[in-house]
Amino acid sequence: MKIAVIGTGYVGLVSGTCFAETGNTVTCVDIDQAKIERLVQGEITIYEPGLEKMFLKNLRDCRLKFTTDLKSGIQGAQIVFLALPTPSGEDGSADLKYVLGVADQLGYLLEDYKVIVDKSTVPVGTADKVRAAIAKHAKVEFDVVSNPEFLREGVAVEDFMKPDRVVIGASSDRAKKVMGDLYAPFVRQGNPVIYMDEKSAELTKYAANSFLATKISFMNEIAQLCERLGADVDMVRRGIGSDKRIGKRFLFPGIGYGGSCFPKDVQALIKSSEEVNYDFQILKSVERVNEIQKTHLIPKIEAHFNHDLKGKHFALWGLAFKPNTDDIREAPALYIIQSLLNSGATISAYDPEAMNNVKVLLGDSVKYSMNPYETLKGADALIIATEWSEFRIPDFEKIEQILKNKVIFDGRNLYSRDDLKEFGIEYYSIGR
Ligand SMILES: NC(=O)C1=CN([C@@H]2O[C@H](COP(=O)(O)OP(=O)(O)OC[C@H]3O[C@@H](n4cnc5c(N)ncnc54)[C@H](O)[C@@H]3O)[C@@H](O)[C@H]2O)C=CC1
Ligand SMILES: O=C(O)[C@H]1O[C@H](OP(=O)(O)OP(=O)(O)OC[C@H]2O[C@@H](n3ccc(=O)[nH]c3=O)[C@H](O)[C@@H]2O)[C@H](O)[C@@H](O)[C@@H]1O
Repeated sequence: MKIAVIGTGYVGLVSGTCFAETGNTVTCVDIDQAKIERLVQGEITIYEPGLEKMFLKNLRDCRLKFTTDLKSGIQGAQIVFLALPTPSGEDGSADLKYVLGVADQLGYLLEDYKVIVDKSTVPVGTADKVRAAIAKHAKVEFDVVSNPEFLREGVAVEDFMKPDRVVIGASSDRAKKVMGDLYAPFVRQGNPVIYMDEKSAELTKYAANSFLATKISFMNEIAQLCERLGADVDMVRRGIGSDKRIGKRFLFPGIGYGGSCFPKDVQALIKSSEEVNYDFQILKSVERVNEIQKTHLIPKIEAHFNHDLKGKHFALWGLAFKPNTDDIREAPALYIIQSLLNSGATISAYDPEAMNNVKVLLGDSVKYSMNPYETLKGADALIIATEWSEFRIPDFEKIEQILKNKVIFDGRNLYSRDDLKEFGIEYYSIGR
């Protein structure tokens, strides 16, 4: 099939590459000229395990193309995916200007029947708005489908190639058939393609992200309780996770959920609810709990240093909002950095992939190190904000030798308290 993907960010580039991998010819379109130039030259623009190899192979085989020109990009395509940003607007609702802007242009450009697919996360009713925007100028038939994306950054290729399910919100049989054919290779293991109406598909995406965010905030509150009652959240997590109705996954307490989606999608669903006069109480609490959790390590650090952080120097391991990505959008590490800098402390940070992005954002207000141990020189404490694998079994002797003060504040519960006691390192973690 011939496919166009409009918006070549995390979702657009991963979807485009994976669709090319199954034999389709894909043109990815973006307004960012520099990004498209890099991609045309074979330079990958995001860090995502497994993506570069697949991208280079499909680029070489001419199944994957890139352009900034929307008109030529959609030429001959049967399906046009919209993988455009839907950031939070000023009032927290999803800003549809990118999606509707492109829909408007498509109205002028369509020359033959196409299926236009909302891949972006969009509020209920957006498919109707996209349809109306295109219809204003379109002279040919077209269908609009909602096909939300559930991939996770860091495992995006794996999630896309083997999705737990594919949700297709469509009212036209013609569009359903086209979408079913496209996704057939991705659901060979028997995972379902679930067809539904467009509105249900749109809400499914928000419900999924909001439910997962709720699980995290719930566990973060259990962790708060554990700290006050002397229980161990790791034990409680294992104890409840073995119940199949609860499940083992997504029960890890920490320093709050971050990333480009949970925070904005929780906010957008609260806002959508308000618009239909519904007060989504659980979600409001989920958001409040997360706000507190993002800087949960700070009071522990302050108490340890007698509430005087001025002149203190901290080593920080991990900047990305989670491991295996260079994405720092809403990363808890950024909130920790801001709070420490405000208190007059200084920071040396290390992250395997995300340092360049932080440099662009924060410049020289933080010192960047080439390896984790370099951050420790002269540091009053080590703080861990992201659970990269390489931090899981570090050389504790080396840490103990280099750190000025032998103390670790761990926002991801990576280590055993007993092990650290043996090395003479004081250890603070979450809910233990
Ligand atoms: N990042 C993720 O893991 C996931 C994101 N989503 C949703 O997918 C959507 C896209 O998210 P990301 O890929 O993360 O965003 P992104 O910001 O990484 O990429 C969006 C791209 O669209 C481009 N763009 C903006 N206006 C354009 C226009 N008029 N024409 C062509 N290109 C244009 C931007 O230059 C950028 O490259 C959002 O709605 C998000 O909520 C859904 C599932 C997972
Ligand atoms: O809509 C989206 O963009 C995507 O949002 C999330 O994916 P992602 O943000 O890439 O990452 P997650 O693995 O879900 O982690 C999100 C945040 O929750 C935190 N988290 C996750 C799991 C957990 O047990 N505890 C926890 O604190 C992570 O550290 C991270 O900050 C969803 O998992 C994807 O299904 C969805 O497609």
